[in-house]
Amino acid sequence: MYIFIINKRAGRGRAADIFDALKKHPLYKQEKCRNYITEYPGHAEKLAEQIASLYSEQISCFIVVGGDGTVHEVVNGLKNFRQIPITCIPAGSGNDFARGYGVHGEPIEIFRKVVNQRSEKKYWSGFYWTDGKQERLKRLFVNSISFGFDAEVTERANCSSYKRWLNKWRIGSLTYVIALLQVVFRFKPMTVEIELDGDKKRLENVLMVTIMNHPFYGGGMKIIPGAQIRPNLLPILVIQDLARWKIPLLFITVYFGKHVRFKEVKVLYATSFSIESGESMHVQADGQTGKCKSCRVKKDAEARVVYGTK
Ligand SMILES: Nc1ncnc2c1ncn2[C@@H]1O[C@H](COP(=O)(O)OP(=O)(O)OP(=O)(O)O)[C@@H](O)[C@H]1O
Repeated sequence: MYIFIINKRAGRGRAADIFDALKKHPLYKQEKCRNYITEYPGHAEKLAEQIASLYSEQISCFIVVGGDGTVHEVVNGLKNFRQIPITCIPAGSGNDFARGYGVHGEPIEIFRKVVNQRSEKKYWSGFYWTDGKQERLKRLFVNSISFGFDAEVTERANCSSYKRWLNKWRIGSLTYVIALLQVVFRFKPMTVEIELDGDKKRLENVLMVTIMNHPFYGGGMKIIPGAQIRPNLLPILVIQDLARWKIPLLFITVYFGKHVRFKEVKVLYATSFSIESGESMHVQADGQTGKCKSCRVKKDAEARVVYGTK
């Protein structure tokens, strides 16, 4: 049985159009499919957990029709059901999950690949838990988690009115660029203490700290070009002591993966990571934003599976 989770709001209605076309296709009618439409933020997570609890043995794949936010919710709903594969028919504004794990093509082609089980890829989620919460309350991220400037930019982009218009014109990736220009002059650099595999460092004048499961971020920027889909190891990007006027310049080079040549940019690797600050930090995980004063991050050692990859 194939479970479709559809966020009709994703991509300013693009997900709804995609699903309406898909469900009329003979392949959809021929296979055993059930579809669930999300009704509010957080609903996809509850749906995924409830459906998996009831039918785990019968489910061949969860298929998200939406963007990265909906994928994030579904994967968290499936936290205790790692054996159930997922995929995404990209219909959001950023779609970094699909880009990062190689899910490409027309919606029906993706579904056909899933049904024929022609291609699959292993992936290893990151785990995070904030502000001293117990580890059992950890959450998963599939793309990235970050602290500071880019999390604030993501929050600004998510709340913006221009996001829907840019999505409508199919240039949703520009949302992040505009939000960046809005945040650049008012951002306050952070002082943080980070710990990598037990090694503590105090860092001042930090712009951002970003951890990736694959290279893609913010609608296709290669923020850690060398980030590989693999277990145990977290690639961590730290930007420190960067003059404000250099920020837009650095972000232009991110599209080509050349920002890592800036002396203010460092890429570190660890199996476990924590960050703490005296002040509240902006945080984003797969585009879902919030604030925290501390956070612990680990990489899963056991694989999950994405279907429909190239
Ligand atoms: N019915 C709904 N009404 C309002 N918000 C919803 C609804 N269903 C889901 N959401 C929320 O919409 C948010 C955005 O969804 P999603 O990320 O899938 O699309 P997007 O923002 O267009 O794409 P991207 O994340 O790729 O930019 C999610 O955080 C989700 O919680």
